Amino acid sequence: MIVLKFGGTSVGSVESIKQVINIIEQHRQEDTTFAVVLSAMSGVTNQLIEIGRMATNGNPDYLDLVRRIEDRHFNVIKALIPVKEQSKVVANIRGVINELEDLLRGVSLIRELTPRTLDLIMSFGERLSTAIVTECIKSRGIPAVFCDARQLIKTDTQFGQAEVNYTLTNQLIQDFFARNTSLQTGGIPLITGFIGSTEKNETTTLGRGGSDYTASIIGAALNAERIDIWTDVDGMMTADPRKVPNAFNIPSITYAEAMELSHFGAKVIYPPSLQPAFARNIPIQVLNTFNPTHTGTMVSRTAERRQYTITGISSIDDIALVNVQGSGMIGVAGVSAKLFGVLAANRISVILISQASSEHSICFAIDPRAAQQVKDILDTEFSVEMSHGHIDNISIERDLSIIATVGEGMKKSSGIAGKLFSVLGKNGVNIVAVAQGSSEINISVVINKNNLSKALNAIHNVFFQSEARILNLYLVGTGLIGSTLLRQICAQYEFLRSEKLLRVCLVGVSNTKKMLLDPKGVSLDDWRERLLTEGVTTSLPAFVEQIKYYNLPNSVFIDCTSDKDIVQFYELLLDANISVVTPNKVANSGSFAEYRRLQKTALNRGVKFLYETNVGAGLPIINTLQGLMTSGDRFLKIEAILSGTLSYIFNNFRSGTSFAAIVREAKEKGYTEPDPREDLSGMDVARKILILAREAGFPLEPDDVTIKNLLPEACTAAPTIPAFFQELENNNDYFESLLADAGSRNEKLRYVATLENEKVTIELRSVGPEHPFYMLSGSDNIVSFTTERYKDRPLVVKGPGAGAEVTASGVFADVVSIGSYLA
Ligand SMILES: NC(=O)c1ccc[n+]([C@@H]2O[C@H](COP(=O)([O-])OP(=O)(O)OC[C@H]3O[C@@H](n4cnc5c(N)ncnc54)[C@H](O)[C@@H]3O)[C@@H](O)[C@H]2O)c1
Ligand SMILES: N[C@@H](CCO)C(=O)O
Ligand code: NA
Repeated sequence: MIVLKFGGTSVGSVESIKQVINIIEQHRQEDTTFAVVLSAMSGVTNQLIEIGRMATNGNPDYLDLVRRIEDRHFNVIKALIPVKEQSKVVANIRGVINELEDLLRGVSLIRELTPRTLDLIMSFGERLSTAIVTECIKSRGIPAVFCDARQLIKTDTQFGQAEVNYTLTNQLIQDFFARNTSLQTGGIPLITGFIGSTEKNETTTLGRGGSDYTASIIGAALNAERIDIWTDVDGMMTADPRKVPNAFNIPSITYAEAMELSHFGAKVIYPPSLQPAFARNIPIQVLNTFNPTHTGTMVSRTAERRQYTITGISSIDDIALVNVQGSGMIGVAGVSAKLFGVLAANRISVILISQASSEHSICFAIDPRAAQQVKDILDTEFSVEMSHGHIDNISIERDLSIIATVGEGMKKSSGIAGKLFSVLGKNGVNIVAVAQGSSEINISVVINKNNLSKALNAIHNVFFQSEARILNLYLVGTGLIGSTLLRQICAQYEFLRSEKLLRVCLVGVSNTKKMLLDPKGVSLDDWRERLLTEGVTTSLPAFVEQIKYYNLPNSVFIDCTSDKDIVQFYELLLDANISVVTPNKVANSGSFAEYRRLQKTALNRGVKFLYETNVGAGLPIINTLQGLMTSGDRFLKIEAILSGTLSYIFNNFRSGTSFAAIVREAKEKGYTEPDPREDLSGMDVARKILILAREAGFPLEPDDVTIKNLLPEACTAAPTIPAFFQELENNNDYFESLLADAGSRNEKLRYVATLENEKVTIELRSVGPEHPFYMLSGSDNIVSFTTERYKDRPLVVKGPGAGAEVTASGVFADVVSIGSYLA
């Protein structure tokens, strides 16, 4: 025997009732015996409560609502029962509605709605829906038997939430099923959910989860093989899909897990109402009436082998936390008894409790609507302790949420709390309180409400491993480096997803004219088109505000500009737990205090600030230096060629060619700064050596860097880029003379930056064939680190140090390393 229960949406419309009938017909063909339990049509129970309230207030409009309910039921009859059989059914249903109207007339006269009367009013929902579906089935030639559960389920007189008398109920159900002749001859019982009656035959209702409860009671009494709960979703999911778009179906779950998850709002089923079935070890299959081939979720004593350590995540979105603390609580027995005793006496439900072993404080979570009441009660109850200073003021914190991670797989498995706390930490979600029961199948954390969605998604992402972790990107600057970066990421998208388990999502993109933000992601191959057509006028403050507003997990901000104003936002972003990656050197080459502040902020927030491409583009220079520093090496000297542009120029400038033309070539090849004067003036190199010095532990300021100017005065003074190029042309002889001078000694021109004895110098030198900097080509950079450990022979990094592809790939590597860190 199987019990099938159909919820309100399953019997909510003509179309859905057709589905229900199909499912019932299929079961008939399968030759198993079964009983059916039905809810009221969706929304009807609430309407009946409203009708009751209106009648009590003497509001005659209740009759309109009754008509609406009546019409809805009549429509089903018209649609699903052959015309010649309709009048009999309509008359029958009208009879039931008349009974309801008589009752309501009484209520509106007496102007009083007792819980007992309300239960009777509510019972009409199930009585109507079940009567009609029974008739629909009968009209198809299938024997069906309408069963009013008030004759089967006997309860006490707690109207609204009646307690079942199981001894009596089980007997009645068993007798009914054994003796009813129609059932004996293959009739299908259709039973009203939600309702029962007292020994005096007064109608009662079973409270929350009502029809599930009915199915469970019937199933338990008949020792059913299974109970199928037909609803409107594909079973239980790993999280609420409205909050976590990546949530997916849980194929199998234990009773205990289902209890834990549902307590926290996964409302597909209400497990306490399934207790009678659980007690008899009857499995419960949750299925979707509207997608009947989906296998849904099986709830049973033991779950199948699992792929994941946790089973699901759920939350209570709004709670308040009450904190009771004081020195008078330490080692004093009975404080918590008194505390929770008084809460119980006032019918305050406590959602979560946490007490540290110091016994100095107890905090507990409650419905925020009860917060003020709780404070008043406790202030009164503990007034003596408070006046003696044994207990401090009772404080209430609001706007909090609870997240519960649930799963039998967490039992005796270490590292789960660590993983949970770490992912929250990396995303800047502060944990206000924690609780874990010794059953070890639920770890609950209390967090600020505004972080709820971010936290749920981040936790889901990290625990359901086979799914790629999302990395949310915001890019500012779509020039050479920015656009090359997006092209590279686009080309590697699938690789990142399958091999690195990273799913890159470009959430925001901006150039100087337009910006576009879309939390669903901007496709990496048509961002340019969308930015053009959907973008709004760029405003950096608005862009940053929006990033903070989205509050998405695993977020990275990428600055691919050379803008000076943008860096003021870095601290704000890091502070909001958003990692920053940039090839822009401005932030790290300003004041030392600013440099330190950014490092500290990132450290404190547990996010990353990465800028490998600040020096030598994609060459591993900063990472190498940081590695040496971390392992305790000390820097004695750094000598380097740090300008790809100048390297290219001196590697290609020949006597008789135009110096300006070579500079133009460097610009066209993408080596120069957006403004090439930065390269030629030595400014770009100054920034880089300053950054290296700082990374090597020397707290230098920009003024500490001495640049021996390479350019004639007229070039330096040129007010615009075209004027600058003109001056380069005008001064060609000067550059020729530098070249000739070096050539006369068989040497080459090199623009060398040196850090030694805490001093930085930058100068144009000429070096001979014996010098390690002699053999360079193209845009090569070379950095030579002399340290305590690399003293006799320096550690050298050499290779192309400018250009779109190598720079973008360096930025890309930084972004991916953040992805791996966050994941
Ligand atoms: N080109 C290289 O080889 C190389 C190597 C290492 C580092 N870098 C650094 O990379 C950065 C980008 O260089 P690039 O070669 O791509 O320059 P680029 O001029 O091609 O691109 C920069 C883009 O940023 C935009 N921009 C500037 N301010 C902006 C703002 N406030 N909001 C939005 N967009 C803004 C500009 O309009 C431009 O499109 C620079 O900081 C540069 O120093 C470049
Ligand atoms: N303009 C820079 C790019 C690398 O930072 C150079 O020429 O080295
Ligand atoms: Na680098």
